[in-house]
Amino acid sequence: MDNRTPIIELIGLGKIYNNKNSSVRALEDINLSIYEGEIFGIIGLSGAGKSTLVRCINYLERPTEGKVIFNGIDLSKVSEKELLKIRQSMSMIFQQFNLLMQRTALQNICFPLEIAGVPKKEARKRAYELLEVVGLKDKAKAYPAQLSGGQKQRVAIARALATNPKVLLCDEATSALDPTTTRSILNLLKEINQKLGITVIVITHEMSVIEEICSRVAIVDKSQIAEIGTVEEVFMKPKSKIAKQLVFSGANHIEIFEGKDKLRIIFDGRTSFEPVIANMVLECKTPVNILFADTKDIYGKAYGQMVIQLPDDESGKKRIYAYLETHKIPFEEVI
Ligand SMILES: Nc1ncnc2c1ncn2[C@@H]1O[C@H](COP(=O)(O)OP(=O)(O)OP(=O)(O)O)[C@@H](O)[C@H]1O
Repeated sequence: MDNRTPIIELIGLGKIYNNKNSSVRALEDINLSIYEGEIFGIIGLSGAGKSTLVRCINYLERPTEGKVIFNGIDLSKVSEKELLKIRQSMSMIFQQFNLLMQRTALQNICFPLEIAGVPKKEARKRAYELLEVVGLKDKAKAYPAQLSGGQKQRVAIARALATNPKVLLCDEATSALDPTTTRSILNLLKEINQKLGITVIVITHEMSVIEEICSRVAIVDKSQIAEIGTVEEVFMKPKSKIAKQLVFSGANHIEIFEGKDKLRIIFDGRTSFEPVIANMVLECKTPVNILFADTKDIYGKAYGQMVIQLPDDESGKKRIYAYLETHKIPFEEVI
C-alpha cells in the first residue's frame, strides 16, 4: 500500500451517456489514486474512455456512478460556483491547443486571469513571467496563426499555469506534434512538474509518451482499467493483452509474436544492445532471428525491446536463457 496522500482519488467511477434512443457505457468501476507531484499516465486505444475519464476528473462531465475526491473534497458535494474555483486548480491542455485566435499569446495567457478578476496590470505581469517559463518571451505579441504547433502548445501551457493549478491535465497534448516537438513539450511538462511541483496527468494513446515522462500508468480498455503500475513494471512485464499491444506499439505486431519459442529482451538503460545480441550469438554459438526491435540509443545506453526467435535445438535455447540470466538482462517469454 502507498501511504502518500492522493491529490485525486477515483472511487468506483462510472459514466453512461444516455442519448434519446441509446445509452453508451464509457466508464465502469474506475478506482485510481493519483499522488501529489507525480506524472501519471492514462493510456488506451481510441474509444477506450480516456477523454471521458479526464472530463470526469474535473467534473466537466458528471459521473453517473462513484466519486471523484480532489484534495480531500468530494466533487459531487460542491456547488457549481465552487466547482468553477476547483477547476482553476485543475487546468487542462488539449491536442488542438484551443487558443483564442483573435488574441495575442500574451492576451491568451491573460484570459483566465481576467475571468478570475485579476487586475489587468497584474495579469500582464504574470503572463510575461509565464511566457518566460515556457520559453516564448519574444512571442508575446504574436497571434496563434503566427506560431508553430509546438509554440501554440507552449502558450496553452502558460495559459493553463496562469491560475496556479495544483494539477495539469494533458489530453493528447502532443498528438498533433512531430516527434522532436513532442519531446520538447514533454521536457517542458517534466520541468514544470519538477520546478513548480504541479501534478501532471497525461492522457495519450502512445506508449512512447508514457515512457518518456510518466512514473506510473493506468491502461484503460473498454471503459475499465485493465492494468495499473509503475511504467517500468508495465513495460517490463505487461500482463493484459491490451498492455502487450501498447508496449509492442501497435495491435499489428502481437499476432506475429504468438506461438512458441520467442523471447522479449528488455533494454532498460543498463546495457548497450548491439554487444548484447552479438555477444549472445557468439558465446552461445547459436544464431537467433530478430523478429521485432524497438530500441533507442540514448547516450550509448540501450532502451527498448527486441523480440527474438529461439533456435530449434534445446541445448541452444538453454544456453541463451543461461546467457541472459548470467548477464542479468531482463527478458520474458512471449506467449
Ligand atoms: N457525448 C457522448 N455521447 C455519447 N457517447 C459518447 C459521448 N462521448 C463519448 N462517447 C462514447 O464513449 C466511449 C468513450 O469515448 P472517449 O471519447 O472517452 O474515448 P477516448 O479513449 O478518449 O477515445 P479517443 O482517443 O478516440 O478520443 C466511446 O464509445 C464514445 O463513442
